[in-house]
Amino acid sequence: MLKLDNVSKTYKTGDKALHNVCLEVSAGQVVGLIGPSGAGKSTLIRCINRLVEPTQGSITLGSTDLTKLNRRDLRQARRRIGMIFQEYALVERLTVMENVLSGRLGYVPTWRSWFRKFSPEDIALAHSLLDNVGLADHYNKRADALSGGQRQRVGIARALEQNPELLLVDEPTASLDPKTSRQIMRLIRAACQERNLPAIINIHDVMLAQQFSDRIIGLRAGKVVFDGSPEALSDEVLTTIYGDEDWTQLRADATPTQNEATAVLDLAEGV
Ligand SMILES: Nc1ncnc2c1ncn2[C@@H]1O[C@H](COP(=O)(O)OP(=O)(O)OP(=O)(O)O)[C@@H](O)[C@H]1O
Repeated sequence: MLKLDNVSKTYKTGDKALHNVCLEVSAGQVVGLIGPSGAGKSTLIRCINRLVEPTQGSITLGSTDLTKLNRRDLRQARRRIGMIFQEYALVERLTVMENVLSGRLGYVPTWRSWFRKFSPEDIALAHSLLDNVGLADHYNKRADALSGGQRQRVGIARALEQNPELLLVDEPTASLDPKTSRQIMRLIRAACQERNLPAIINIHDVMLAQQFSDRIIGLRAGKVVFDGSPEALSDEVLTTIYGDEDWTQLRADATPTQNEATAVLDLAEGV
């Protein structure tokens, strides 16, 4: 379980990005983190793995208070946290398989990681994860030969190769077309359900968040202003989080017809 207790962050510039955030995420729960630009979503995700240092509060994963760890112990703890990024963060010149195996680097001794020597178990796991994300036949391709959707699938497999206790996902679909976005969200959700893995997904697209999350947390100006089920995300609640918008129209715009979805997919595949 992940627990944030009274977490605040003020940047050196004086920007108060988070104010006394308290929340718990239980095993297997997929949390969609939504809110307007500048609400503090990335800061919250980055405070959890301490890419950003929180100014105040505690963040506990299992029985470990992540905020109290020294550099060496933090490196160990980060193995337990899988990250999936908007821009995939793959090593372009390496193969798909090598990128997935890099998820194990935190586990292998330094000399083995220099020579990229992985155990047969690590390699078997990578093959099975690539199979799960639909890339079994692409394991030997270079990462730079893949489409955006395929890259994100590699990103998911790499995070799962870590065998993490928590997934942190930062705008996983921001660079993808609507149909691929749904496929990626479906994969992340299935991976969490199969492994009873909790996840926090920073996501701009409210409708996608609603469709694929068990729970929604709404941030506004660094404060949690909504924490509830996707079904409870009414127009009133959305207005509290984002301010005034025509939510009925936005929902209609966000649901592409089958033809639109097919056209987008065709475009993406160069048909
Ligand atoms: N490195 C930084 N230094 C100073 N201020 C920062 C830094 N990173 C973020 N901020 C500020 O903290 C606040 C929250 O930013 P954050 O990026 O966490 O929001 P966000 O909800 O992820 O936004 P977006 O959806 O646009 O990515 C903003 O006011 C932002 O300007």
